This record gives sequence, C-alpha cells and structure tokens, in this order.
Amino acid sequence: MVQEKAFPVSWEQFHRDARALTWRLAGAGPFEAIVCITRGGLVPAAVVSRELEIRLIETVCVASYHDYKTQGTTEVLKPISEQVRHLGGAGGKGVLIVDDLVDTGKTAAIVREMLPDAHFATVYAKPKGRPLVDTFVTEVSQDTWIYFPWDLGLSFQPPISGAPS
Ligand SMILES: O=P(O)(O)OC[C@H]1O[C@H](OP(=O)(O)OP(=O)(O)O)[C@H](O)[C@@H]1O
Ligand code: HPA
Ligand SMILES: [Mg+2]
Repeated sequence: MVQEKAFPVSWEQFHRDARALTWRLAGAGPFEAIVCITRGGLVPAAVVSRELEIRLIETVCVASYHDYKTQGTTEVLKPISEQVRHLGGAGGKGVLIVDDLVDTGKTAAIVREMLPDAHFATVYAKPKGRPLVDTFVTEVSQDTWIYFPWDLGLSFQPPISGAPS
C-alpha cells in the first residue's frame, strides 16, 4: 500500500503513549511475564515493565519489513523460551505480549498463535491489524506511516507551502 500520510513520533510522545498503554493495561492483569516482539517492542516493553514492575522479560524475534516500508516474508528468528511458554498453562494466560504497532496484523497473528491466551498490547494500531490486539493507545489510518524516534534524525524541513526558493 502507498503510505500517503506521515505520523512522526518524538521520544517524549512515545514515552507518554507507552505510559498511557500501561494505564490501560493496569486492570487487564496480573501479568507474570512480558514477551516483547523485537525489535520494535523493546522500547515500549521497557516502559511497561518498569511501570507494572514486571521483571521477567522474554523476546520473540520477528522480522517482516526487510526494506523500508516494504513487507517481505515474516521470519521468526527466535521463538519464545519454554520457560515462558509454560507459564500459567500452555496457552500463555498471564503473559503480556508487547509490540510498538500492529499494521497488517501478520506479525501479531504469528505470535498470537504461539500464545493464544496471552494479552496482546501495542502502542499504535492500524485498522487491518486492530482486531488482533487486545489493548492499544492510538489508531492511525492504514495509509499512514508511523515514524518512530529511533528511526529519525534532525534534518531540514521544507516549508509546508512548498519547496524553498
Ligand atoms: O502488522 P505487521 O504488518 O506485521 O507489521 C508490524 C510489525 O512490523 C514492524 O516490525 P519489523 O518487521 O519492521 O521489524 P522491527 O521490529 O525489527 O523493526 C513492527 O515493529 C511490528 O512488529
Ligand atoms: O507504520 C509503520 N512504521 C514503522 N514501522 C512499521 N512496520 C510496519 N508498519 C510500520
Ligand atoms: Mg517489529
């Protein structure tokens, strides 16, 4: 899909939104562990784990967008450890899965299958992936590209009215 709109997020805004996610999750627990979907889930998982005082953190390593904005085959580079898979029964009850966003929902569908009873949380959601998420903070349209602070740098911005003369 052509991404027509841009949604740039600063570190401060991301921190605020990740905290807002934690407020929404407060009544959904208790959670014994967090499974963070790398790499995008690492930053919100750090904030959520701090706020909910969860110290058992596991990763599931999934790569889907190999080129900028272009989705390729979704690869699971590292699965969820047996220790965490067996918490609270085989389905993952009491486990919180965290990612930065859900877009098409492909990544979320793969990880959900690993732990069907876990609670799935993202900071941002696009309409296609939204049904796969239990808790999120902000929805953006499908044709919006979210620019995360760890992918950005300071650069010249042309005036909104057009290119500079
Ligand atoms: O809903 P989807 O269409 O599957 O897209 C969402 C996923 O895409 C991004 O990860 P990416 O594969 O770019 O890897 P990264 O987290 O290492 O940046 C993002 O962090 C989500 O995990
Ligand atoms: O909108 C997005 N922004 C950053 N990474 C992404 N991966 C899938 N969709 C997005
Ligand atoms: Mg990711």
